Amino acid sequence: MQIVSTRNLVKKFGGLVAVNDVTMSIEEKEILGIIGPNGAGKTTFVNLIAGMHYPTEGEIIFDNQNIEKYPPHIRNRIGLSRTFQVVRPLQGFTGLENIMVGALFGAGENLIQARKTANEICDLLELENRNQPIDKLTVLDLKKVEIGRALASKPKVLFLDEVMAGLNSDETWQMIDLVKKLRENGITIAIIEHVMGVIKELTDRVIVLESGKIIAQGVYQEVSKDPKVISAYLGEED
Ligand SMILES: Nc1ncnc2c1ncn2[C@@H]1O[C@H](COP(=O)(O)OP(=O)(O)OP(=O)(O)O)[C@@H](O)[C@H]1O
Repeated sequence: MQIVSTRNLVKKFGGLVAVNDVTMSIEEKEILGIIGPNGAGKTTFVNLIAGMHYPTEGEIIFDNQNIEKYPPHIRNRIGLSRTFQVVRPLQGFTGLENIMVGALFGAGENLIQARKTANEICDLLELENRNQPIDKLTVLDLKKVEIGRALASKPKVLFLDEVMAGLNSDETWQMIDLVKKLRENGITIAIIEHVMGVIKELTDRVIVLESGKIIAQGVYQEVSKDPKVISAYLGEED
């Protein structure tokens, strides 16, 4: 069953069409990969669904309702959550307290409930150092805090924007296992990721964006052989 879909979604920044007529859907409890070369429109697409940007044209449907005009906090309340590429935790607070902020403001919980929720999330994420201040945490722990903050609003769909960036190989595997665990907990996941090994390991299906358009979609093994996809990546300079 589809949980999120878009119809003819367009986002223009002045003359630049960052997302160009994207019609797609996300199935309940799948792990969907969103891939494409730099500047393809992946983050903008996620921003449109999570509400950081409003579309220039088109529709976004979540749980059978049109949400394209809803502000981000409402989309968050009804079950859409995301992590950010650049993690900006609240300094001076612990990992646990950062996650509590998500429960207080995302889910509208009181302090006692928020602490309980944050502890449960830390257990799920195996965040041992939850009571350490943010500046004492490793990159992996900071990523867990970012995911934890997004989970605190109890999302049905979680968008992960390059959560593997900056992790070494061991940590990447830990993160892959963690994302699988989230899905086992009933959360639908859409992940933007540059590391193809991660996409191959993790996703049920991928969509490939180039210059704002979907150029291919399907299982990774097929999509990765598509000449359009290979050529889009070969065109990259880095
Ligand atoms: N707020 C904005 N104002 C103007 N242009 C923007 C804005 N956000 C993104 N863009 C442009 O839209 C295009 C798509 O950017 P976007 O960040 O969505 O791509 P991406 O696929 O996520 O790239 P990357 O993989 O490098 O993160 C780029 O040309 C970018 O410069």
